Amino acid sequence: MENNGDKMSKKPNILLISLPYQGHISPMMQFAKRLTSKGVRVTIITPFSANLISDIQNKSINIEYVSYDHDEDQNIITVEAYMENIEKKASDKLLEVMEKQKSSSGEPFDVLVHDSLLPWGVDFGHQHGLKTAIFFTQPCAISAIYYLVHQGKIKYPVQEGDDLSFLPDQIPISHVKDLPYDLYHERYAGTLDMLGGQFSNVENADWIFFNTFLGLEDEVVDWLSSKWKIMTIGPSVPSMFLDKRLADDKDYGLSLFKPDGEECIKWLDGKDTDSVVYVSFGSLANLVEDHMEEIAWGLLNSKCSFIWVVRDTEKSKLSEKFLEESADRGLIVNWCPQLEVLAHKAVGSFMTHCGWNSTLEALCLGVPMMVMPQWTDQTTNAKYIVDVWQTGVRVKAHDKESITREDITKSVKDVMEGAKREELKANALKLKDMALEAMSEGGSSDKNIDDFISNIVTPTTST
Ligand SMILES: O=c1ccn([C@@H]2O[C@H](COP(=O)(O)OP(=O)(O)O[C@H]3O[C@H](CO)[C@@H](O)[C@H](O)[C@H]3O)[C@@H](O)[C@H]2O)c(=O)[nH]1
Repeated sequence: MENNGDKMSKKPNILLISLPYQGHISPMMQFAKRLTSKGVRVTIITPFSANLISDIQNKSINIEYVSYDHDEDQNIITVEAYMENIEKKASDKLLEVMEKQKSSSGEPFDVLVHDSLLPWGVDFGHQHGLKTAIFFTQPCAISAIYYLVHQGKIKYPVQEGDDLSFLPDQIPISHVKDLPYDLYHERYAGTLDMLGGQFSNVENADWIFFNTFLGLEDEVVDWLSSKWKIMTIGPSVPSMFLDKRLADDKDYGLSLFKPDGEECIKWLDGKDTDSVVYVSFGSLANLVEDHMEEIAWGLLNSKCSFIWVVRDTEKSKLSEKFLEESADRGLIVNWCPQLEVLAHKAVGSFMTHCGWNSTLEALCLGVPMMVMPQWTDQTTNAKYIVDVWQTGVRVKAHDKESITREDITKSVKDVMEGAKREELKANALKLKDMALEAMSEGGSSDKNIDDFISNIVTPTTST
């Protein structure tokens, strides 16, 4: 275990709070593990749901649960009401945890690290005598765009053909469909106040963390750094898939769904190297039946084997005919250990919705992608994957765009065989190296985490 403790007057004590989604809980959990590995005390507040699996509790992180019922959300109509509900639950829990700490005569917390979508965390922390750090779970490019929304520099919805000169030169987007989906799709107007709101108090935060790494989007990192002192601390993925400095760190430690782990790995063990397509659209997306059917037949027609994560609630969208015909070549699972699957030698490519965690995981493991973004940041992440990093091919632009089984089969072929695959794979391996470098000892992200820890409590000079 690394330890910065001897340089300091006391061990820092950090309180973290995440949003109730897998894509937000996972990177923050991983960040918490990095902090404890460097001798910091950590308590993380995270939502509890019936299926939650935890294997971290017995280790060095103290986990406090907020009781959270996703079904309850269904009855909340507006984004504002939804976020108010979360704020109420989260702030009550923060007060309870801080009170418990006080009454047990434990050392008080020094810093509150909170998800960027809980912007009230800055004032809340300061009011209670804590320093504060904002944790962004999406890349800098996305945040730069939402910051412009917050500043009122983007009129939305942006229409096809609109002038995009509001974007700084550092963001290589020239087409509306590559902007975050919420900007050009009216269904999500209103959500933008929430997304822009991430920046409502950013200048008052003591630290600003981004789950990204140097080498990926340096121009935008520089652009944001010219405004605030931001820190890149990613990729926040389990250490065994990256630098291997945290012992046995094979998963994030908190999962809202139970993975069919053994079944997936056993099935993959029986397949040839680079012969399997892994398909997943993350924890939130619901694909329409037509798209499911085209993906299904496109995969089948490609003649490749595949693992497809289809949540139990979505399985009725798959036809009996497809299930019968794919039985010897396809494995349909409710949830899988994604990192283990991506790291398996049999997996040759990843058909993804381009959620930021899935994107980072594929980059860390050097796996070429087929991009099928659905909404929010995914459309812009897809642009970076295909055109900037050139580690993937595009199947379609966003969830409303139609797809055909022929598109799917062609993408699978491009990414699984021939010169295109070689090119994508070589680029993916370069980024894998950069990710490793950032998180290795003395790498850019590792150093930023050390700097954060060293500046929490006033350092004492040891003689
Ligand atoms: O069978 C599965 C499928 C997924 N995962 C994991 O689930 C996470 C999914 O995260 P992500 O890829 O970021 O997708 P979402 O769950 O959709 O995340 C939401 O949050 C992200 C961070 O803000 C955004 O980038 C996304 O657009 C948003 O939909 C990843 O760590 C995966 O490894 C599994 O472990 N098993």
